[in-house]
Amino acid sequence: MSESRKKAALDYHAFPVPGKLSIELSTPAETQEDLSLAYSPGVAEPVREIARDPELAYRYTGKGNLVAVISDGSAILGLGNLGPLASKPVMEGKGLLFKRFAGINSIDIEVESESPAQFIETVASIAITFGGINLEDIKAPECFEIENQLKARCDIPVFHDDQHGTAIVTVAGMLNALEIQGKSIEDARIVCLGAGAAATACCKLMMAAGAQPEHITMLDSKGVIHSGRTDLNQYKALFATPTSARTLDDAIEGADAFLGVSGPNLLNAAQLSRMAVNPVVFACSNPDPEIDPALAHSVRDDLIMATGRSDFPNQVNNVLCFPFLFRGALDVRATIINEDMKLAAVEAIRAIAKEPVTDAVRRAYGGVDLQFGRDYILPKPTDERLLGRVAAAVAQAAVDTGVAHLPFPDHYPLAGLADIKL
Ligand SMILES: NC(=O)C1=CN([C@@H]2O[C@H](COP(=O)(O)OP(=O)(O)OC[C@H]3O[C@@H](n4cnc5c(N)ncnc54)[C@H](OP(=O)(O)O)[C@@H]3O)[C@@H](O)[C@H]2O)C=CC1
Ligand SMILES: CC(=O)C(=O)O
Ligand SMILES: [Mg+2]
Repeated sequence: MSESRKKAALDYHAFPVPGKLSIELSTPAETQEDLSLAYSPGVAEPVREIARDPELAYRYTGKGNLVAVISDGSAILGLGNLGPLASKPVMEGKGLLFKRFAGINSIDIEVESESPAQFIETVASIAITFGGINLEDIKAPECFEIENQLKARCDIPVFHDDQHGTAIVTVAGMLNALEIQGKSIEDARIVCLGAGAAATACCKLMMAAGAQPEHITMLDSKGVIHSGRTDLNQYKALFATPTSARTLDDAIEGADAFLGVSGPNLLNAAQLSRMAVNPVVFACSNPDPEIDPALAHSVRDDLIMATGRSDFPNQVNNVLCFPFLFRGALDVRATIINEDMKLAAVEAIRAIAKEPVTDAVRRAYGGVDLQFGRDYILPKPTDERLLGRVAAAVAQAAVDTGVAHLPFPDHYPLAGLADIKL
C-alpha cells in the first residue's frame, strides 16, 4: 500500500472518533418518566417477565438482533497470529458490515485465552446475551473444535465466518467463473493453496456442489497433502490423495482453478502460465493476494482473476454472505446454520450476478456497466438485492429443514434496510 493510502486507512480509523462503531439509543431517555421506564423501577417488569419465560428476552431486549463478533486474533486476515487486541479493527469492521448491509447490531469481543477449552468456556458463558455468534479469524485446527463445541452448547447460530462465509462466497464465485470459462465443477481440477479454516470449508462446500475429491489438490506450508504424509491432523487427512505431486509447481500443471487461502505472493507467474486454458484464479488472501492481479493479467489474458479485496474486480470475500445470512437466520430464529442454508445462500448470491445491475450499484461503481462475465462473476456487496434474496433463501431453508423457531417472515422479501422488522 502506498504511504498516502496507509495514512488514509489510519485516519479513517482515527477520525471523527476512534473506531468504526457506536451504540445508539432506540428509546427516549429525556424525561423523568422516560428514565423511570428505562431503568428503575420500570426495568424490573421485563426482568420478571424474562425470568418467567426466557423467550421473552427476544421481545423485551435487543438479543434477537445482536450478534457477537468474537476472535482470539490467532489468524487475523492473512497477517497471522497477532493476538486479540490487534484483531479489534477487523472485528469492528465486521460489525460495520453487519449494520451497514443487514441492519444487525453487533458487539466485538476479543478474547485472551490460553487454550481452545478456555476460549470455548468464555464464549459459552456469554452466549445467552446474543441472537447469534460470528467467530472470526481463529486459526486452524483450533477453530474446528471451538466451533463444534460451541454449536453443541449453544441454542443460537454459531458460525465461523472464515470457514463458512468464505466457503459460500467462494463456491458461488467458482460456479459462476467456471461456467463463464466453459467448464464444470464436476470436471475441474482444483488446486487449493492453504489447508486451514477457509481452505477446509471451501473444499468441503465445493465437493458438496459437485467437485470431485480426487480432482482437488490441497497444499499447506509443507507442500501437497498426499496420502504418504504422516504429519497430517485429522482435518487435513480428509483431503489427502494418492497423488505424486509434492509441490505447488507439480500441482499447478494443467489445473483449471487455483484457490488461494494461504498468504501473500505465493503463486508466481511461471506457475500461473502452466495452468490449463481459461483458468480461474481466486487469490483470496487478505490484504495481499497470492498473486498480484496486474502480474496475473500480464501473464495471460484468458483467466478469471479474483481477490478478497474491494479495490479490484471480482471480490471473493465473506462480506457477500455473513450479513445477509445472519439476517435470514435471525429473522426465523434459526438454532443453527446448516448445510441447506449454506447452499441456499450460494445459489442466491450467484444468481444475482447473472442479472443486470441496479442503477444504485452502477452509480457506486463509477457508472461502469457491469455484466456477467470475466470481470463480474459475483454481485457487489452494496447490491441491495443481496439482503432480500440471501436472507429469504436462508430463512426458507431454515424453515424447510426444521431448525427455525419462527415461520418464514410475512414481511419478506426485504427490498432494503427500511423493510427490516424487529
Ligand atoms: N477472501 C476471504 O473472504 C477470506 C480470505 N481468507 C484468507 O485466507 C487466508 C487463510 O485464512 P485462515 O484459513 O483463516 O487461516 P488459517 O491459519 O486457519 O490457515 C492458514 C493456512 O495457510 C497455510 N499456509 C501458510 N503459508 C503457506 C505457504 N507458504 N504455502 C502453503 N500454505 C500456506 C497454512 O499452512 P499450515 O497448515 O502448514 O500452517 C494454513 O493451512 C488468509 O490470508 C485470509 O486473509 C480467509 C477468510 C476469508
Ligand atoms: C475476509 C476475512 O474474513 C479474512 O480475510 O480473514
Ligand atoms: Mg476473517
